Amino acid sequence: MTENRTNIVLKTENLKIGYQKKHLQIVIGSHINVEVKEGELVAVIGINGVGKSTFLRSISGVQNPLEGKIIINSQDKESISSEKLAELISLVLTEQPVSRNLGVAELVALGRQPYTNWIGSLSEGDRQKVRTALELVDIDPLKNKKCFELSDGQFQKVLIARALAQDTPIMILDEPTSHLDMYHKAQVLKLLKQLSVQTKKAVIFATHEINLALQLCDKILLMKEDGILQGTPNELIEKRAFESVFPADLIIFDPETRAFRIKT
Ligand SMILES: Nc1ncnc2c1ncn2[C@@H]1O[C@H](COP(=O)(O)OP(=O)(O)OP(=O)(O)O)[C@@H](O)[C@H]1O
Repeated sequence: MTENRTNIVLKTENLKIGYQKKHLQIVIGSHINVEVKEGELVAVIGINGVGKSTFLRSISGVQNPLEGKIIINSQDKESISSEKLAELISLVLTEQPVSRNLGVAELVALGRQPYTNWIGSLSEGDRQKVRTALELVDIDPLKNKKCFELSDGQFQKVLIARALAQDTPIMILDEPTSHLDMYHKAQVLKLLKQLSVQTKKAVIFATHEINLALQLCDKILLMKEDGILQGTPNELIEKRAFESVFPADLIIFDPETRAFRIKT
């Protein structure tokens, strides 16, 4: 029991997320109570516009929640400085403007920013973390290329390596496989699985690849308009949680194959 409690790295308590427009609150989700443990690979899934990015931005500190608490490593996020937060959570946003003129190793080294001195010079320890990140993601041969020379799949791996170089117990990624073909989607998600196992980091990512997420993830956070369901893929399948994700006229969930398919 104690063991279970101590390895919870992220927890939300009655979290309400959304947007504050002057006096108007636009609530995207409320009463969100989720837990993520170290080494867990967690997919956040749900239809377009349900609030996956809003949720990830809220737990990573990019935007403030409307109400409730976020507990990171047993500490209320409110009491964690932004410098310290950068040592706890790394974030990969696919649509983030990143200069593609940077070299691969240079971009990955930016992950060390929270730890470097004010002129940003890297210590031997920092350089080692960068080398390890390049190796873990298997992009060492690309390290001397410019980012504009890379394919989307390769660039996605560079962004993941940058987050790994940041060396945080929690990694958050928003749609890390968008724009990738089926093979490279599977490759990136398998990489995330491998990283969560090897590095014991909690890896939380939003995705539309539900079939792949069901095969690989330890936990699924299924966002629906009336709340978030969480559980292992098996638990959610048993609860028939996936059967109402999409309107049933076109796509149905087949519990036998544990996958969605087009209704014929
Ligand atoms: N800055 C904003 N101000 C007000 N509403 C916003 C803002 N950004 C997003 N929204 C709204 O919040 C809702 C959730 O958006 P969000 O991007 O979190 O959904 P999502 O599940 O990530 O969608 P998708 O799968 O399409 O990426 C949407 O209705 C969106 O229009």
